[in-house]
Amino acid sequence: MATTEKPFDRAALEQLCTKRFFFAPAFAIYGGVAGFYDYGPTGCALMNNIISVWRNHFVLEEEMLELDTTVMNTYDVLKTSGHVDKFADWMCKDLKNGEIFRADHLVEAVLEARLQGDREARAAKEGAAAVDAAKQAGEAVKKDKKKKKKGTVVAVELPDEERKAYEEILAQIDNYGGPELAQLITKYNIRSPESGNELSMPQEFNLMFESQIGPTGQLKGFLRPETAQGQFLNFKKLLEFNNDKMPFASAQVGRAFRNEISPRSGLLRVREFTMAEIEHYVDPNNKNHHAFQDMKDVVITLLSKDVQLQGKTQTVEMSIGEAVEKKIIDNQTLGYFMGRIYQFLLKIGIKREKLRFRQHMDNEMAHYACDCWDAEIKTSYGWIECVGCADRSAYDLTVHSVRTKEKLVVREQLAEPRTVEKWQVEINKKTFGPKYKKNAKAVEEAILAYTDECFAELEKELTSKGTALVEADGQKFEVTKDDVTVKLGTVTEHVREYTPNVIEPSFGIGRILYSLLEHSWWVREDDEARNVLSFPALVAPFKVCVLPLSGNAEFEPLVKKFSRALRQNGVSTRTDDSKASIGRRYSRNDELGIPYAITVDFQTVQDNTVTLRERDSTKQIRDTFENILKIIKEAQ
Ligand SMILES: Nc1ncnc2c1ncn2[C@@H]1O[C@H](COP(=O)(O)OP(=O)(O)OP(=O)(O)O)[C@@H](O)[C@H]1O
Repeated sequence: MATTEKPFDRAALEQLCTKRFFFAPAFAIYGGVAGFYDYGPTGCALMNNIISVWRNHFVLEEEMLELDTTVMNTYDVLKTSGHVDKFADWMCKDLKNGEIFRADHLVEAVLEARLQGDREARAAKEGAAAVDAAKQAGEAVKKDKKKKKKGTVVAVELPDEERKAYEEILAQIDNYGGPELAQLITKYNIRSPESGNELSMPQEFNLMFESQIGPTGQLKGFLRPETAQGQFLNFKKLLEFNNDKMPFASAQVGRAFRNEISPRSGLLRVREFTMAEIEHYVDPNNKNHHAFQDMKDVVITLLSKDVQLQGKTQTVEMSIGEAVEKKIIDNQTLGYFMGRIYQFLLKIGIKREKLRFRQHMDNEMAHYACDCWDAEIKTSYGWIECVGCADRSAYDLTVHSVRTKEKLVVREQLAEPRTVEKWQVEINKKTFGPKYKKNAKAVEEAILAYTDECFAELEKELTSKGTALVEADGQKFEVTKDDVTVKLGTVTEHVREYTPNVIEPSFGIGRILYSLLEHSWWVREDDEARNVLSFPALVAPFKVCVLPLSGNAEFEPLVKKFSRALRQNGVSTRTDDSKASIGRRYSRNDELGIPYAITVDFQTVQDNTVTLRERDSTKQIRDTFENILKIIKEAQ
């Protein structure tokens, strides 16, 4: 057995995925629409197994409260959460042929292609120098018959400064918003890659799919872009269900929808996908985790924001304990979940050396987050974010509470009453209404939702300048000290009331599944090249294939009996009684990633023994069916 070390052949893997019906473009017979895929029986079984491991690993082992909330969300909910105003990406347009690009992806692709062109030009120059030297030394020189790479890569050497600038930009590409991307497009003369045409400047595009609820058309809704909001809206009931005990977590697996600007990377960027999300509610004054001791020695690979801001991509290997102690990871709970994510991904078969955690830079962070680490997996498309692990602070519960007047807080009885300083705010209704008219309510709500830091800032500005700016409904409003009074006062408390912070690990199951396909795929060089998908048995779409050696009628009842016995023992099976040779059928199993094959032959009819073949090693053993069943169950 020998594995190939050739460059990754994505087209061959895609062909395999289609042939064995892992997934395929949706509406294909109608020509398909970018960003929509259907999963076939194999992909569906693989996805369900990944989700099942996820449920055991998180919901069961961590005692989480699982929910199933609606996919359709109302305008009000998503307006309040900030998605209506801020859940957007930047797009630009080829000014001649109208092709649309996501602006940051376009800048990234063009600069990467230029760097690749630079590498090729320099390699060619070195090659030419070597040829000259060889000619001078009188050696015969072989012609390099390698074809030039097609596409947008042009072998042009870059000045050192430009090369360095590109590398620095790429290291922090996620940090740029529309205006910065516009500057880069102008400064580096970035054009439409295929046509070379000029591009429009980036414009914001909201990613939510809009809909109407009911026949009147008056109630606007959106397909949810994440499963989180449904969990926040149920916080009060969840806390009660948990006997008012903190901390705790809710979890949900379900579909999410994002109208991606230009989905071009298969399953990695789609418009409808399955997410698995956890919302862990924690006391903002104590983000320690009770099981941190078990996690502190786990070593993970980290790429911090400081390194990226220096234009670099060097990672460090560090224990979670050390990273939390040095404040690289903000707190124990965030660290604990990063460790659990890491363990989960390894358990389902993601390769350790192709897994890292990258910290978000400040501009990159979603509108609700205060610290965020992405679990990124290396694939042939580069490093891909597969799990986001964000500290969403108290953002969501606060804004929903302010909007609905429903208290989404934890009340904790204090052993001793205490005197605390609290910001007190008075809105001058007399000036507010006439001044802000239809926006008065939104401006008031925005102020009432302020955190302590924001109140302190507001008070400072009103005292020093007499005015301050308040953001509400995506606009800025000037308020004066006649409109609002903010002061710090003292109150005696018997109960501590606080809005929990939320640590959110958010998994994209499709991205994880595709990465797993890449990490599991290899080619066995026997008499011919044969594909193998080495999934761990835990997630393999089917665990056992039962095969009759030939079409002999005596084998059929035994095949049926063994398959049934396996399934009754919770082992999923597939039967392959096609006419193909046994070798060809084994190869087919390997392509489906089935870890074991049981073969029924003439000896089975005599003594009830079968052969068990293991997919990766192709080793075979013979034993009674009952013993083989035991081995398989233990290996699951
Ligand atoms: N269009 C998509 N297709 C498939 N999976 C997605 C898509 N968008 C997000 N995900 C998955 O959902 C997870 C959580 O979503 P999150 O909002 O953090 O992603 P994101 O930061 O918007 O992703 P990106 O920056 O790649 O667009 C991601 O880690 C990813 O696995």
